[in-house]
Amino acid sequence: MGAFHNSSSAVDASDLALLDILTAPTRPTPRSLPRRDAVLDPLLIAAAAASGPHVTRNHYHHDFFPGVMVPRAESAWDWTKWTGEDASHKTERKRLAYVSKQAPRRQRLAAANKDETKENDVPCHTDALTPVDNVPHVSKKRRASLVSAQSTAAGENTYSTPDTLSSSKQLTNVKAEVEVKCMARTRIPTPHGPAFLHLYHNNHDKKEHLAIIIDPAQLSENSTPAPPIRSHSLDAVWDKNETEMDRITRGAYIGRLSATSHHASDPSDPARPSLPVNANVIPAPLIRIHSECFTGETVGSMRCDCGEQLDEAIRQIFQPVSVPSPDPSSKPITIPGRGAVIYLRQEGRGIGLLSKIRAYNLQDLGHDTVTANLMLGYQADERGYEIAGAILRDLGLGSANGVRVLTNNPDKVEALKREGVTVVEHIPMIPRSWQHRKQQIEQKLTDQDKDVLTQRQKEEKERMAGATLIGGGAVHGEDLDKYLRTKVLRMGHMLPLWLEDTAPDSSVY
Ligand SMILES: Nc1nc2c(ncn2[C@@H]2O[C@H](COP(=O)(O)OP(=O)(O)OP(=O)(O)O)[C@@H](O)[C@H]2O)c(=O)[nH]1
Repeated sequence: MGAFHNSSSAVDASDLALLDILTAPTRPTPRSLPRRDAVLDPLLIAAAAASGPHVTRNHYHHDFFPGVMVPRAESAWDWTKWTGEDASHKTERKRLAYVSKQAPRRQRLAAANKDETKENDVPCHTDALTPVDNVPHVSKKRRASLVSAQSTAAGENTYSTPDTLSSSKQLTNVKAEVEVKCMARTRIPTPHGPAFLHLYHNNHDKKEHLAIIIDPAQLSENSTPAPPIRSHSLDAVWDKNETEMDRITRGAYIGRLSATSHHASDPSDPARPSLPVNANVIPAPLIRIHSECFTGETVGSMRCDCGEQLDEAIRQIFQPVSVPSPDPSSKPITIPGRGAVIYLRQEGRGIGLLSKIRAYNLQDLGHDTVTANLMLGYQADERGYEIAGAILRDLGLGSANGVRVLTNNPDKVEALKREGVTVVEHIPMIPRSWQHRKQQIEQKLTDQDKDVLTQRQKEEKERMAGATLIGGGAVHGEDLDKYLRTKVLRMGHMLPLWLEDTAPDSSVY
């Protein structure tokens, strides 16, 4: 618009009057608009177009008057009469038309109708990022909660009142029932023992969730002291033309694969355990529902104890279990530990890695993990456990004898129960550094010897302090204490506080 004013000699009164209408904060009602005789008057058309509520400022960024800014186009408006420019140069003038970078509306609507968009679900940009791409994302859920909070304040009946929304399951009822399928399984030797990694697909998100099955007795084809933990969807027949080799390649085999041993599982003749004991005396499988933490598990971050928890869960599930012998006069029988870690790809309590990284910067500014999430427009915890429930069902876990769950998080226990999982016991996960502090205090009370370390502490100290990868030692430090303190004090985690200042001598770890 500046061009019009700079060339006031070429602007007549009607142009200025229309410009006033177009640029006024509230639209004035002109008493008398000077007569305009142009055949195609862009200003008049703009004024008419601007009068509807459907017109937004974005419309002015689009070249919606074809030819207006292109001097040589047919019916082109001769802009030179305003600018005073020499018309002979007009072919050199740079075209200023705005080229829309938006995808067609059909595609944008389809994208908007997709499932809740988390930052790590956002499709890759093929164009250079614009400044807008850097603006922290506000989740739809959060927007919905803001809207409902506003409506409630206005006295309206909304769907999110406690009476009508008692569980996330009601929300998910509008979605299709969660279905999972184990796509492949393989043996993974870990520092704690051999595990079976199962990779799952599902109909709710595009993530590949995992189950780490610990059931080493399955490596033997002959006897399993407890019912084997196997995926029904993996062992199912997928295609009548599937060969034995196909089944084995996707992991539907029994025993241990080797060059000389390969037996595809047969759903019509499932492996039957030859139990040495009454099945009722075998403790329920030990499970953990673990959420992905790239920083804690891969980088070895000491801001959280996620890597350590994953390691500790696998270690604990591997622990052999002692069960009474069928012969009362005999000693108890020891059977291998069994259970599963369901590894959910919901990084950063479901907000995604990008937002978690931003949250860490807010935490460095002095905010705790809950506040940092809220400042970014998220809830303290954005995770769901419907997929975990479906995976457990596929593995036959949590129905008959139930499961024992390794967690401090009361939300997880409740969510599993809502999924129909029978939780017979909840086992807390005390951070290793806190266990050490507790031991130091207790040992100090008994023998006053600060240097006394248990065998396990000695072993862990020999490994690199803070290493959080599987088989690593204890993670510890000021950042970790802040993280854990917030979990206990603000998120209700069922964990006694053993903070640095409660330890008599924190130099040991
Ligand atoms: N938003 C946010 N997420 C974090 C932060 N630190 C770790 N996380 C995430 O927190 C999640 C931890 O989840 P889990 O390992 O399932 O454990 P939990 O929910 O804390 O509960 P427990 O079962 O008691 O361990 C992971 O997804 C981590 O990526 C943080 O500072 N901010």
